[in-house]
Amino acid sequence: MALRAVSALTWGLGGPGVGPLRSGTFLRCATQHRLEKMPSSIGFPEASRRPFSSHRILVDVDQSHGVATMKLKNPPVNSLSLELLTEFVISWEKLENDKSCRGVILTSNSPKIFSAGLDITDMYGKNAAHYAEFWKAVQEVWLKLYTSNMVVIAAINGSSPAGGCLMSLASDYRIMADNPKYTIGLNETLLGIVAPFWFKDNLVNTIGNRASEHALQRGLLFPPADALKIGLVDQIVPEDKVQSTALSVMSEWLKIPDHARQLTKTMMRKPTADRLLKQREADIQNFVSFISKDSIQKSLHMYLKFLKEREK
Ligand SMILES: CCCCCCCCC/C=C/C(=O)SCCNC(=O)CCNC(=O)[C@H](O)C(C)(C)COP(=O)(O)OP(=O)(O)OC[C@H]1O[C@@H](n2cnc3c(N)ncnc32)[C@H](O)[C@@H]1OP(=O)(O)O
Repeated sequence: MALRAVSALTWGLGGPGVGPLRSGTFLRCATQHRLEKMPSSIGFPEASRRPFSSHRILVDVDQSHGVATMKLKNPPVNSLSLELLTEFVISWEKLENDKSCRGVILTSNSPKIFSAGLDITDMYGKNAAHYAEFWKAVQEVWLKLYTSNMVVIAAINGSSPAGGCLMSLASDYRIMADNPKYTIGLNETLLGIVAPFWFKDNLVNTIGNRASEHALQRGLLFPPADALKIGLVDQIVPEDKVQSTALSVMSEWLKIPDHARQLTKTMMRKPTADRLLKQREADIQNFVSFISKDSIQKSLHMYLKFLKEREK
C-alpha cells in the first residue's frame, strides 16, 4: 500500500521510479531510494513480512519492498499436479490483488529440484474430463505468469525439465544454480509427447528459432553453463547465491516505473498470449484427444517405468 501511495501522491501514476513533478523537474521517489538500499543477501526484516501458504505453495510477501517469494512444495519432485496448479492460481491472484506487491521470485522449497514438470500421473490412466481440467489449469498458470503485471524472476534452484522449464520461460528473468547435475529444457519428445505451440512460442521468443528447433526435436536438457550459452537462462550463480541474486536483480527491475515497464511487457508478450487465448478451447480438445491415444498412454507408461527403474 505504502509504495502506491507515495507514487500516486507524487505523480498520479501507478508505479514508482523517476517521474515528472508538477513543476516539470525530475526527482527520485522515496520508494526507489528504499529499494536501492534493499538488503540483497540477508532477506527481509520480520516486521514487514506477511507469509501465507496452502498445501503446495508457500508465499512470503515483503511488504516494505513490494516483493514476494513463492515456493513450490510438492514432494518428492515438485511435479505440477492439478492440485498444485490450482493452488498456484489462487495464490497468484492473491498477489496480483495485493497492491503492495510489485515483484515475485518464483522458486522451489526443495533443494535439488525446481520442478519435475507436469505431473505425469495427471496425464496417464485418467478420463477425458480429468485431462481437460488438468490442461486448462496448465494453460491458466502459464497465462498468469506470462502476462503478469508484476516482475517475475525464476530462482531455479534445481532441475527444471518440461513444465518446470515452461514456468521459468514465462518469467521475466531466470537465475539458475550453477550445478552441472541440474538440467533445464523442454524434453517432451523424450516422453513420446509433443510440446504444444505455446510452449514452443515461449521458447522461440527466448532463444530464437534455430536453437528452439534443435532443442525441441531432440528434447534437450541443458546443464546450467549450456543453458546460459543459448540464453535459456540469464545468469548462473553458485547454489547458495540463487535467492540473494534474485533479490538484488529484483531491486534493479523495480527501479523502472511500473506503468512503463508493464506497457512494454504487454507490447512484447500480448501477441503470443493472444494466440493461445484465441484457441484455448481447441487447444484443450487437442490435448485431450492426443493424450488419450493408446500409443501416447503406452509411451507415458514406459517413461514412468523407466523413471522408477533407472539407476540413480
Ligand atoms: C498436439 C499437442 C498436444 C499436447 C501434447 C502434450 C503436451 C504435454 C507437455 C508435457 C509437459 C511435461 O512437463 S511432462 C513431464 C516431463 N518431466 C520429466 O521428464 C521429468 C522426469 N523426472 C526426472 O527427470 C527426475 O525425476 C528428476 C526431476 C530429475 C528428479 O530425479 P530424482 O532422482 O531426484 O527423483 P526420481 O527418483 O526420479 O523421482 C522420484 C519419484 O517421482 C516420480 N516422478 C518424477 N517426475 C515425475 C513427474 N513429472 N510426474 C510424476 N511423477 C514423477 C518418479 O517416478 C519417482 O516415483 P517413485 O519411484 O514412485 O518414487
